[in-house]
Amino acid sequence: MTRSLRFPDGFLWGAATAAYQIEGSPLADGAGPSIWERFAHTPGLMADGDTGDIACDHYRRHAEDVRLMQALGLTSYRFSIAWSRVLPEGTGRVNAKGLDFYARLVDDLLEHGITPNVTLFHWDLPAALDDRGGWLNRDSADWFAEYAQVMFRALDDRVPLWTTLNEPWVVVDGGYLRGTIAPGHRNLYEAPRVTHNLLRASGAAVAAYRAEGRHRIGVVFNLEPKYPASTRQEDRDATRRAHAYMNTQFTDPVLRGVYPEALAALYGAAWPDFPAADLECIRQPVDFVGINYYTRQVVRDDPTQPPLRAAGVPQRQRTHTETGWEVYEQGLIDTLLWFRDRYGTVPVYLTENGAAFYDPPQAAGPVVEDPLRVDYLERHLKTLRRAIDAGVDVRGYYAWSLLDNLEWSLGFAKRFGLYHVDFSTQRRTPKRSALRYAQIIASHGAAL
Ligand SMILES: N#[N+]C[C@@H]1[C@@H](O)[C@H](O)[C@@H](O)[C@@H]2O[C@H]12
Repeated sequence: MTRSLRFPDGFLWGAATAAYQIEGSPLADGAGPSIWERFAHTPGLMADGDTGDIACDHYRRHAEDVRLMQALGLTSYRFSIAWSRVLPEGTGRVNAKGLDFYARLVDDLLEHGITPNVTLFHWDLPAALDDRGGWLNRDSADWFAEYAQVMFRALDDRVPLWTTLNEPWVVVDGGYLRGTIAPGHRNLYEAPRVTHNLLRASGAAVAAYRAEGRHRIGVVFNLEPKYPASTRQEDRDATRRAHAYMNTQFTDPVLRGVYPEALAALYGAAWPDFPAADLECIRQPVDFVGINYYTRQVVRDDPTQPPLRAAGVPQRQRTHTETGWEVYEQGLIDTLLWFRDRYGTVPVYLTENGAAFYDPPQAAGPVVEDPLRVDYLERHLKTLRRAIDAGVDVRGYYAWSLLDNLEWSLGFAKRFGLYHVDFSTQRRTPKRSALRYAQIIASHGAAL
């Protein structure tokens, strides 16, 4: 007898987006610029010269998009607040029209039976704060706590799920080490200081929430399991370094109050000596953790790649996405079981999971066929069910993404959406994966 794949009662079925990737109108109604406004308008940094000036025009089409969510039967929607829409200078003056946009969106979601899951920081730091040092400035923790408190006071009566940061690793690695995303720095000495101030900011926001919040608050990490390419000690050591750099550099301080020992050796002279009191702030207990899972990495030793001295080994025999990621659903349960075994019974939401596949141009019809994304969705949801059966406390799943959108510096060409967006007309068309997800939601998983 095949076991029912029904998910637990109360499990949330969602989709996720981020402000700069979908909203457009980044400077409308008194909003201030973010570092992405600057980065995207710097020639040569964005694929095809794409920017978030229009994106999915969600700032103006949000009511239509909420109806699309309802059409799928979503019970939750994860989105981010554009900090500089609400606080144009990052601190101080509140822009009422910016705050009002998010209040109207939240009210519309609730009217459609969709639970808001709000991310406070999804990479779009106010440019005015970057001018003051950004995440390199220890004051950034206070700036973030001030902004978080503005949002809590405005929306906590209606928002039951808050997260402080989205994927701090990407901000550090992409924004300060490799320069592939805003603010585009390339400085080994900056990276650990940014990690530390991001985590301090998250802790400060959690502490602020404890003073007046009525619901639950967490933080979102991208976790990518690392597997050694061979049993050679060099490859196993490289795998441990890669795991510390991408995963436990963030989860250990928040959930254990310590940085992994491997980081000091990895960063060498660039590793600062952080005050112990900082870790007490960082380790503020969270109510849940969001995990973004996309793929795994097979790792080999590579002395030519400092500071990590590790490199990924392509798994060419398997299906890959348009972003070059291997489809590897086993990595999802491996990650969830590792997380539970290391950190205990912290509730988890799978806050992002999805894939960019080439959706071939099709005659304008009612549905865009995307068989590879349907397969990806089914594989990962079945695996998620296995993790829940194994005792991992997973409370919800958010497909990345509701809409095709601006994939940061990769531009609009990388399409992750359940809905296809024709960016020349803003026409939304459901993909087959959207219809399949709706079936799964309607059966609470049994249709898997
Ligand atoms: N790439 N990719 C897709 C997706 C990105 O669009 C999100 O903004 C991030 O939170 C995370 O990196 C994942």
